[in-house]
Amino acid sequence: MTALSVNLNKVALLRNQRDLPWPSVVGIARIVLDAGADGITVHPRPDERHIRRSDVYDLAALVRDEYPDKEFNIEGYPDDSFVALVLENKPHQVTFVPDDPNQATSDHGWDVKGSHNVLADPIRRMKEAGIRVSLFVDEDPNIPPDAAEIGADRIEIYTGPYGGTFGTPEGDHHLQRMQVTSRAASAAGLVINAGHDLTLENLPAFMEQVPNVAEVSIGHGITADALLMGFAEAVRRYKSAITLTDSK
Ligand SMILES: CC(=O)[C@@H](O)[C@H](O)COP(=O)(O)O
Ligand SMILES: NCC(=O)COP(=O)(O)O
Repeated sequence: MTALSVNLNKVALLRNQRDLPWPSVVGIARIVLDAGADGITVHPRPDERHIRRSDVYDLAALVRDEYPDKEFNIEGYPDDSFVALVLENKPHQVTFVPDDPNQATSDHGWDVKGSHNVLADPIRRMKEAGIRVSLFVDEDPNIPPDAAEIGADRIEIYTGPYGGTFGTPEGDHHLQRMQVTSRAASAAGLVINAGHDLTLENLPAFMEQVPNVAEVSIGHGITADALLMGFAEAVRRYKSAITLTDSK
């Protein structure tokens, strides 16, 4: 069964607009986990535009102390500061993303083979700490063998190109590319995650066409829907969309 990890970045983005503690990132985390989300994801960027380092400690404690059956996933670029933050908080999973500090959002995956000097030591340190490692990658079947070779446990397929072209011939092309990438990852012994710009509208076709997806992490789209229906109902709708169309 494909797990749903709710990304809380956009809750933090709204909170940061004023010197006030609401909306509460921990409070929304409780709501989404109580509603059936399998985990939470955060992406603490260096400029703390949304998720702050303090949020990471608060959410790690929440999952550890109150939701031992749920997962915590921290995303980010593996610089020394990020690696230290992750090791201090010991999430279930870390997802390394090749983002430049000034990027507006994540918009590409790793050139794994060309980033060995950046990735190898952080991956080793995560594994020594018992933290599962996922690498954010583009829809390219040539990448998974490199990810397996460098020691990753999982890849996360960057689904942004698909999300932005859903319902068009280009979107169908991206579905086919993600399908072959997923198959290549399974052949390389990797587990497959996916995320970026997934929505209630484009999730069913993705789930039907892309096999063996263990986890989808969703933030922007589910937060937009939550503004209309509330987070609890949004989580139920996304879980239903995942469950009804989980590829066989
Ligand atoms: C890695 C990825 O695709 C997203 O999880 C990322 O967290 C989005 O970052 P923003 O929320 O800053 O756009
Ligand atoms: N890894 C993807 C993620 O956590 C959320 O991406 P998005 O749904 O905010 O685009």
